[in-house]
Amino acid sequence: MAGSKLVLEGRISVISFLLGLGVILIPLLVKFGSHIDWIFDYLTDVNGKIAIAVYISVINGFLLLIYKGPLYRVAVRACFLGFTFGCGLIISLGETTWTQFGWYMCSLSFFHYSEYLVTAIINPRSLSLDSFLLNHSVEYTLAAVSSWMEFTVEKLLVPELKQLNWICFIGLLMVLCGEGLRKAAMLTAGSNFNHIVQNEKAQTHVLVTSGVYAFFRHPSYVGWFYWSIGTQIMLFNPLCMLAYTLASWRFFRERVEEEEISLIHFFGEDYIEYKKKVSTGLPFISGIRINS
Ligand SMILES: C[S@@+](CC[C@H](N)C(=O)[O-])C[C@H]1O[C@@H](n2cnc3c(N)ncnc32)[C@H](O)[C@@H]1O
Repeated sequence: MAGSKLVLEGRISVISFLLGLGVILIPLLVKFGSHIDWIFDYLTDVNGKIAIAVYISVINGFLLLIYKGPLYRVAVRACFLGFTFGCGLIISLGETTWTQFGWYMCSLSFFHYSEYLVTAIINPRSLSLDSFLLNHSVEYTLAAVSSWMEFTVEKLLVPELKQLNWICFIGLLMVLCGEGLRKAAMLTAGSNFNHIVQNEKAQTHVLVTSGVYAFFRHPSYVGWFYWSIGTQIMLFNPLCMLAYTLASWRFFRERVEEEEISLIHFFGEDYIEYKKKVSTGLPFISGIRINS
């Protein structure tokens, strides 16, 4: 828990994430000639691409040398997420029409990396490769790929639709607030938070009703819900905005009901009282019905 030392896997993930993120130093350190005016050109220029490929190969070789087996699997994932975050930053800061895609890369990679890191801090016993949530579900992967495809196709066919405007900034704000709320929920719930909904009560499991849990019964789901829709508003993907809203709403409605059956079983009257006072926080989702 908070205050104790970060477990080995957590420390390795931090180092590896930072090594991946180190890609942002290359455009600053290497001079390719005067025709490179903007950082973004660095990614499109052949020399820039070669430098990035060499950098990531060297880092990966280094990780392979020092970490073996399960530790390497943690390191390579964290490094890949740091690298994606770095490339996202390079694109965001460059003079390009792909700015919001750079923001998106940063948002997605930060979300997945911080899920792992925060789990390592609050509940190291539940920590595994799944804590990155990279293989959440087939539907989740399909949703991500669909959003990349929609963005690219619309950018090629109707580029004016993808111009940076105030709507993209609203998306960015939703992503930042959603991410903040989710991580605040994880840190508040501590070891009571688990990516896998628990059906058996652990001896140490206590009901959390303070902090962000005093405002919403399911703050981490509220954060994730708005974060996911925010990513699509940021990309100005009209089809995915709608699809993400419907799909996440259905997912969380089922998840909340499933979770509340266990929570009532674990905490009985205490949870029922809490449920009366605090709403789920998710629009039009009231949770499990109790016949009294
Ligand atoms: C992925 S976490 C989600 C927690 C919560 N639904 C949220 O959105 O912040 C799922 C785990 O949290 C536990 N949990 C949910 N609400 C809780 C609460 N108020 N106090 C303690 N544990 C809770 C559940 O038992 C489940 O194992």
